[in-house]
Amino acid sequence: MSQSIQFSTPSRTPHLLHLPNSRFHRPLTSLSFRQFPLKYTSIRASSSPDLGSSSSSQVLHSPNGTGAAKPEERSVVATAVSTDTAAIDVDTVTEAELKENGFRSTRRTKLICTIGPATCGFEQLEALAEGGMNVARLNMCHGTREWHRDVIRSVRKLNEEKGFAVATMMDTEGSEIHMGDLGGESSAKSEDGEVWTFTVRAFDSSRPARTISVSYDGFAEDVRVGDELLVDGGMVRFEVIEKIGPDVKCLCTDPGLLLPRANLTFWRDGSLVRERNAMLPTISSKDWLDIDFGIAEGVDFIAVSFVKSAEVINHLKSYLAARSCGGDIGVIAKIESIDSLTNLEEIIIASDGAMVARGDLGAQIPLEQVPAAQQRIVKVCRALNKPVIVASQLLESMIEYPTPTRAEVADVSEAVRQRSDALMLSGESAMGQFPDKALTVLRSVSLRIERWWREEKRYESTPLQPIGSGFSDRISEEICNSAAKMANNLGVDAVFVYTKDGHMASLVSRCRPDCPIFAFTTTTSVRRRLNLQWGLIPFRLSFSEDMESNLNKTFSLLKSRGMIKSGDLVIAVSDMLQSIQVMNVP
Ligand SMILES: Nc1ncnc2c1ncn2[C@@H]1O[C@H](COP(=O)(O)OP(=O)(O)OP(=O)(O)O)[C@@H](O)[C@H]1O
Ligand SMILES: CC(=O)C(=O)O
Ligand SMILES: [K+]
Ligand SMILES: [Mg+2]
Repeated sequence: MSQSIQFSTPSRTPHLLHLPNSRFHRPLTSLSFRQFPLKYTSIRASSSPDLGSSSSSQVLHSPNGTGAAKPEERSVVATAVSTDTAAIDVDTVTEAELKENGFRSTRRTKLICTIGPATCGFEQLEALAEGGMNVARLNMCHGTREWHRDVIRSVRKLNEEKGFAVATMMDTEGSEIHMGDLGGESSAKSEDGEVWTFTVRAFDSSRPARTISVSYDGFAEDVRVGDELLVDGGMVRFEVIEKIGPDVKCLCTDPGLLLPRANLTFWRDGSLVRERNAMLPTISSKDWLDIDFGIAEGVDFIAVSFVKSAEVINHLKSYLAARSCGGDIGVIAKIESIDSLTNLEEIIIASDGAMVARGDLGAQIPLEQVPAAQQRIVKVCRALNKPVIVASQLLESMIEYPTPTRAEVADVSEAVRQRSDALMLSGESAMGQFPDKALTVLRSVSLRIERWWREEKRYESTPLQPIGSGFSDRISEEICNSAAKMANNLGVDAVFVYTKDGHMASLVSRCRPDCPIFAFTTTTSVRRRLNLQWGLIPFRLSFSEDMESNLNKTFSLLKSRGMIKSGDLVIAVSDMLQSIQVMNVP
């Protein structure tokens, strides 16, 4: 049995909804709202033979990034295309989770791991993918382009060979002031009362004792005796006691671990000194070269550090569009400066998503203001339908210890409770001793809090504001809002969204329904990008404009893989045909 609601506007190409009742076999040419009567009964599962075993092993790839397929790869692609109708791609981890836990218990919060020396090997990356990593982040502050290239290629190989859909995110260095790389050491300990030299001099060979190089030439001129110098937003603190030419002598007042290329800020009379930072470009010339590298290697997202206004985001988006990767690479604005908080709405409107980069943010605003800023950023992103990532120090103690602190678990829980789209590991996965355990903690805490939400039936009380500008966009929004509401009220097992560019899937995700959202899309790149958004289980599937045949095909493919069963209740929406259908899987 299926019931459907369909919308059609004159501006859209009229579509036929193929219904058994011939009454409806005609295009709708005016705005109409119809509830199809119960007559629209069975959607027959098409008897596509042999979809089971062949489809589960078959993965179709669109080459992502540069270069044509090698001759031996070409034949594989050709075979895949010819049997394309039988193929559906879904992440192997998600497939296992669905089978094990059932629909309701799949994880909705997405997980990002920063890749570093602790996790850059193929097996280490595979372990993270198995552990639920949805996005691999590459911080261009560290490592060479060759190092990052190897990681990106390993992730691609994992996706191709093992059926994962891990997306890659390149995070720019930005031109804020930071320390040098400690001459190869992984860290240096600074003790209370020690005097350290911060200098703009470069070292030829090894780093002199208690000496740190600084990335910014104007450093010695700009600081004053009495200023407070904060490393990594206050993980270590110094007071400037003397200036001698290019060298600045500083007394350690809060001891701690100095990490390579850590961010530096200085404070005077209780305020951040930021005149100089305001003059530094958000995207430096080195960043532009990194961006070119990211385009060539086919990264899925570029996260821009220290965004100050929407202008730089618009600039980068035009740059990407001019290189024909406009829709293929998502631009994420990192909110980690006072300016980015001031211009928050315009920045988020311009971007494809945002990151609450609490590390640097906590160095620019008083720490006690960070939680409220996080809540505000998450809310604004949700209202504007942009995915939001909560990042930094979620499980900081796990860099050294195998279990998190209670406070860290509470912090992760709060980010999940706010229903941010994604949580990000930094040092925990990049250079920590327990990257897999840290990921497991994120995963289990996410699952637990999500379950609590559903059990408590905490439906949203505040309605989501309309965001679309055109009438057709508004209809899509209303369809998705209604589909999500119906899904909750009827207790359906899943919402199915058929979407070419992913927009309709994000609109359903924005409503944070109780059930998982199966997002079917035609390209592997859109599928990977959807991996950043709350509750979306992205599938790659080729589909037509004929919803009945799409549904038949999907039911048949998913049933043969044991991912759904007869009787499951499903709501389907699509961006080709603005409709909502409610049905039991035949
Ligand atoms: N590619 C890498 N190579 C070596 N070390 C890395 C790499 N990526 C991260 N690290 C290490 O992990 C630590 C945490 O990494 P991360 O990239 O998350 O820093 P962050 O301070 O959160 O980011 P940002 O510099 O963008 O503010 C770094 O201080 C560094 O020591
Ligand atoms: C992630 C990052 O850049 C920060 O927290 O500062
Ligand atoms: K960075
Ligand atoms: Mg930062």
